[in-house]
Amino acid sequence: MGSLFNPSLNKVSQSSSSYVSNRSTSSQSVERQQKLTSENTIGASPERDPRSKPEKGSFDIFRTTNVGLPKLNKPLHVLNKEKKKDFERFKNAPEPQYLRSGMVLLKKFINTADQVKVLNKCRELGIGSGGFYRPGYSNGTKLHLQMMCLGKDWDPDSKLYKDSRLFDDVVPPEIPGEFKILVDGALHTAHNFLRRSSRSVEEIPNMSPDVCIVNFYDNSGKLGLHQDIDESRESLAKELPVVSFSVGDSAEFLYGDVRDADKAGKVILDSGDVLIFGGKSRLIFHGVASIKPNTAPAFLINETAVRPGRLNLTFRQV
Ligand SMILES: O=C(O)CCC(=O)C(=O)O
Ligand SMILES: [Fe+2]
Repeated sequence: MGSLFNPSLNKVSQSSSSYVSNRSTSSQSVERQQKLTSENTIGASPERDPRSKPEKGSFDIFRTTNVGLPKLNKPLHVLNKEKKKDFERFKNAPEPQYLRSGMVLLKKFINTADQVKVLNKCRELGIGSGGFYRPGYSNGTKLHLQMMCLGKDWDPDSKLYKDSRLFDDVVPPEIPGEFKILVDGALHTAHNFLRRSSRSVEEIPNMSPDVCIVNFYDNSGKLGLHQDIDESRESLAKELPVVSFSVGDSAEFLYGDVRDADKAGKVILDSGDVLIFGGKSRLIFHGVASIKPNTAPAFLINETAVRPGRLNLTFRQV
């Protein structure tokens, strides 16, 4: 089992990644890919934990005490000024960034009000039945994040999508309609951008999400380089995109053709950003190297009780 950037994992990735760069989209190739990466673990802790089951009790992404909070005793007029600046910042979203074929970053796509809504909704669902838990593997290693699935469950150990969770048989909550509208809008914006820059909209196929994996990283959270490869053969063959929302503290996100952090591209994902990777980038290795403390916009801290850390939602059509 490897921790983030464990060099021993690179050996596995060399074989699978050289395949990635030459991959075709036939079902056979997807099957082979799934075999090649079946040993993947994503950022599991190297320390062994004797429990194979997820930790009990739901996790609240809102703080219950003020411990660890950045100081908020700013005067009201300063808070209002910051809020106004935040709104200005998000009013004129910058031009999307083209990272590579099939991979587009929509900076500041989710406006401030919607970020607050996403946080509140994830908090509500996260403390309920089917909410956040700390996932791990049957050998006892744990991921450095809290996770909740919407639509269907995805289990990192068995790597299977199921209607209910393996460890408690709970059926995950539905994906909220407002989230699906944002995903639609993000794909639409990415397609318009591709068109405007004389590229083919086919670089990013359309999709309608039936699963959303929600991760919450505290300031020491991370996720090792991995591929999202557990979706159906059909979904992978069509190279349907993963659409990823970031809310809260910023993250250092790595991506590339091999599972090697030194060879990976790096991009900062800030609160409100939407990253899309599909088409030729559908099987990229990607992960979260670190979370940058105290980088969440002031309005999130002022308008919600969110803990220090980062919320990430990845939408997929599995
Ligand atoms: O947190 C992120 O930005 C990435 C999450 C991810 O790769 C995943 O959940 O599969
Ligand atoms: Fe992923």
